[in-house]
Amino acid sequence: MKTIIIATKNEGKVAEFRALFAERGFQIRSLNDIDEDISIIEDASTFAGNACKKAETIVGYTGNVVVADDSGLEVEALDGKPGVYSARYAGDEKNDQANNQKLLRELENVSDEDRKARFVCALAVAFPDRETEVVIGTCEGKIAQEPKGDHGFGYDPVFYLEDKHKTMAQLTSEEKNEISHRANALKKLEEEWKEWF
Ligand SMILES: O=c1[nH]c(=O)c2ncn([C@@H]3O[C@H](COP(=O)(O)OP(=O)(O)OP(=O)(O)O)[C@@H](O)[C@H]3O)c2[nH]1
Ligand SMILES: [Mg+2]
Repeated sequence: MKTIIIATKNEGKVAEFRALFAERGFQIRSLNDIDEDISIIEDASTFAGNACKKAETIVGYTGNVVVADDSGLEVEALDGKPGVYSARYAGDEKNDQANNQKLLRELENVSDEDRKARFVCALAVAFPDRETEVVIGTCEGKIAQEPKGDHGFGYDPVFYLEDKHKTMAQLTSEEKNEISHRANALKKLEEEWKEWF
């Protein structure tokens, strides 16, 4: 089985990538399996910029093909925030629950129809010997009035999918992996890189 390195420390992402890549005959390793203390400063202004930075940094350590994900939530009524700051929205100490509470507070007086949001995932693939590729996947939804469900991670409990009448955290991992921004980005990568899959 071919192995791919995923340049992430986020175990929620790792679990999703493990399932998504297993369907395609790959096994994955993440930064949590690598014996180096690597910290990458995510200072780009776009998801794509941060994803490339993560992937290219890790290629330097491993010499393998590396996939990195930079992702987050864009809320229309907040002019696209939290965006690239999604992980650190409520403070530098990453805390999903505090992020969700802050988001619900910011949207306290915003009506249902104005709560449109999208998840965005930039996937960068860096190679030891050719230029980095980037694709973007999205998933459209709305911010719920209160958190519901306990699957997934991050903003999943407050991300409401209108056609499913459920939050992302109320879906099983299989259901999320059919429609998520991460799954959509990976489908694009697969279309553009048939020979690689
Ligand atoms: O509800 C969610 N469902 C998702 O599917 C999802 N994908 C991303 N996010 C949010 O966006 C941040 C990413 O920031 P991010 O790309 O910098 O990742 P991270 O810092 O957690 O790990 P790393 O990959 O950088 O090591 C995460 O922490 C989450 O808050 C999600 N929330
Ligand atoms: Mg990060």
